[in-house]
Amino acid sequence: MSRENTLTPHVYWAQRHGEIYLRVELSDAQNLNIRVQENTLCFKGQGHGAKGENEYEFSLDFLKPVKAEVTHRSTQRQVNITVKKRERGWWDRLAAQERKPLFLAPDFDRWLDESDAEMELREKEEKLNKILFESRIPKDPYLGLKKGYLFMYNLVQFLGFSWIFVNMTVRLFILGQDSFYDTFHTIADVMYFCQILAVIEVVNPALRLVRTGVLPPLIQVFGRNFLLFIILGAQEDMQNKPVVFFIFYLWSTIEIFRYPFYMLACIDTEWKLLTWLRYSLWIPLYPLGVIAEAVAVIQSIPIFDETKVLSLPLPRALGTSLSFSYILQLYLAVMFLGLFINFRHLYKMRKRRFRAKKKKAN
Ligand SMILES: CCCCCCCCCCCCC[C@@H](O)CC(=O)SCCNC(=O)CCNC(=O)[C@H](O)C(C)(C)COP(=O)(O)OP(=O)(O)OC[C@H]1O[C@@H](n2cnc3c(N)ncnc32)[C@H](O)[C@@H]1OP(=O)(O)O
Repeated sequence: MSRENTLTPHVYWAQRHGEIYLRVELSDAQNLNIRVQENTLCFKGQGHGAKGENEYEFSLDFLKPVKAEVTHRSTQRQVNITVKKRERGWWDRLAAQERKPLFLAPDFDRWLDESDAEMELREKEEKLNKILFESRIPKDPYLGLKKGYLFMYNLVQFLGFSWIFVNMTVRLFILGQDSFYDTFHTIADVMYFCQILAVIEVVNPALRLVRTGVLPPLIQVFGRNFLLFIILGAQEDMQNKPVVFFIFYLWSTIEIFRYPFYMLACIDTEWKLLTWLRYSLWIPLYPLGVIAEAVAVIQSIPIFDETKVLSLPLPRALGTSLSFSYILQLYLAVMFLGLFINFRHLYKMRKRRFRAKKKKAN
């Protein structure tokens, strides 16, 4: 307790199950002498307190036994003291005497009631367990290499699709509707390059380089490449149709957001707007893309019938050949099945992404 004729600083306190925190209001404290003797904390020190620059002291008999070792840290504004309780538990008050010493007050910055303190303790334990658990999972020695490879792949695709998108947009502004008719001749080489490279997107999940299934990218890559190489590539008459413009424009619109999103993921970075665009733009674009592709397939059916390109030779008894247009009619039905599978997949990915973000925010 404070003795008469000595200056006493203001002292604020709070407790946890295992320790007592004291905050002594003394700035620029020097010559500190802080110890616990016979369950009494004795404090002496010089500094700037309630009565200006002076020597201040106080002593405090604790309600229950504490350990003899005291830790303290002085900052420019105060001295922080931590005393360990001998037995874990919650104290009704700090001082042995029933009447609270005048210089003592609760530290509301650190104050917790018993149940909050238990919650804090549990959270700390959970965090510690998580760190222990994570430290036991062996780190992947090739992680850097994998991320570097994925980053480069996504960068190349981003550059390719950006070129396509910008080129088509500029041509649309300059030539207007005329640009619809020669999209294929100006864009196809780069589109071939990007779509051949996109086969890697089926390989990546198969090698567990990315966290997704093989089927959705397989449907995506097969669907696009079937259209690009067979329906457009094998039939010159299809190449100057305006539908090619819409297909290429829809493909490149999603990709100029999807690949930068992956690039950022490779360097553990996220831009909220980009994430939102990657997981939202497909909602209108995917069905539009499938409709445009279906229009191209339908337009190509009479051309394949007429030119007999890719028709299957049949034994003489069954006729001369089987037109590729039958395969295309079957493919039209499969396309909508593909749309259903990938639409459901993308919906799940969107939900997973935004649910994970909501959890993080809470
Ligand atoms: C067996 C043969 C069947 C043949 C059936 C034929 C049916 C044909 C139907 C064809 C329909 C195609 C229509 C299509 O061409 C139309 C269009 O494209 S229109 C334009 C709009 N399109 C889109 O919006 C689709 C764009 N494409 C995609 O989104 C993907 O290709 C898709 C496979 C559909 C989904 O991607 P994914 O499964 O990978 O989902 P996420 O993006 O959420 O990624 C999951 C996690 O993996 C990480 N990841 C994935 N790829 C990469 C990468 N390259 N680099 C780095 N990381 C990657 C990603 O970050 C996620 O990780 P985390 O969960 O930790 O964040």
